[in-house]
Amino acid sequence: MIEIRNLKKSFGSNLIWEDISFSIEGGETVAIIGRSGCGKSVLMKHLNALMYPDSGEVIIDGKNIFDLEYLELRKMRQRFGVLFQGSALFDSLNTFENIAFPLQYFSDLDQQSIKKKVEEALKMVNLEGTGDRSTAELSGGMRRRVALARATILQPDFLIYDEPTSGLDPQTSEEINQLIISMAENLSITSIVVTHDIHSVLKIADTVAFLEDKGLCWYGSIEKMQESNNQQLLDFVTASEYQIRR
Ligand SMILES: Nc1ncnc2c1ncn2[C@@H]1O[C@H](COP(=O)(O)OP(=O)(O)OP(=O)(O)O)[C@@H](O)[C@H]1O
Repeated sequence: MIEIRNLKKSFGSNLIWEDISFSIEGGETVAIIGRSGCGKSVLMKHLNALMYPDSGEVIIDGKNIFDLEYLELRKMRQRFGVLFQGSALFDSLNTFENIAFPLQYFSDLDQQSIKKKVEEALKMVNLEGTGDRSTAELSGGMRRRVALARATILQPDFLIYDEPTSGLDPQTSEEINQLIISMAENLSITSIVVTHDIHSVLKIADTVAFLEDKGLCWYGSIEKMQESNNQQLLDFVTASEYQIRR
């Protein structure tokens, strides 16, 4: 479980949010939504202490991560996988090497065990037999799947997705949505998804956190979101070309 308590963040005179509090339960998929510049990516970077707040806490397993010492912090960060926007693959490495990369650096597995794990990961993202392909020649959807295999190879407890469907066609987006759902179910991963894609939110999220007006404007289950009368939430969702079912 991740508890976000009274987070306040500004950059100089630019106040991003005043006071954000909500909890992310173990195994849950939470979508963080809101207009450009509301601080979704900044919030994401607070969850594994890549950024520090002006005040407030992020509690994981009873400890405020902003109080952790270097080694504890390193250990905590290893519990997070991140699917970066645009996949962030190393194009000088092939598909197998990209997925194996975290294992080479952060585990003491022998080469045979690494090979087995990477093959399992490729299977999980429906890319069996593509290990020797150059990532530069893969389609956008395939690159996203390789990135997902790499982000989960160390079996993280938490997986942060930064715009996982951006730039993909609807069918490929749907494949990625299905993979996010199966990752959460099969690997018991707690997922935090930053996205503008309301269709994706409706498919994958258990809970939605909507940032607006320098704070958390609305928070609740996906079912409650579809019945909400919160005008700002309605405006945001409607502008996203989706009419909330009534
Ligand atoms: N390192 C930084 N230094 C100064 N300002 C920053 C820094 N990082 C982010 N900001 C500012 O914080 C605000 C929120 O940025 P953030 O990237 O979190 O928005 P976002 O909601 O993720 O936007 P988008 O949907 O466009 O990706 C912006 O005004 C941005 O300029």
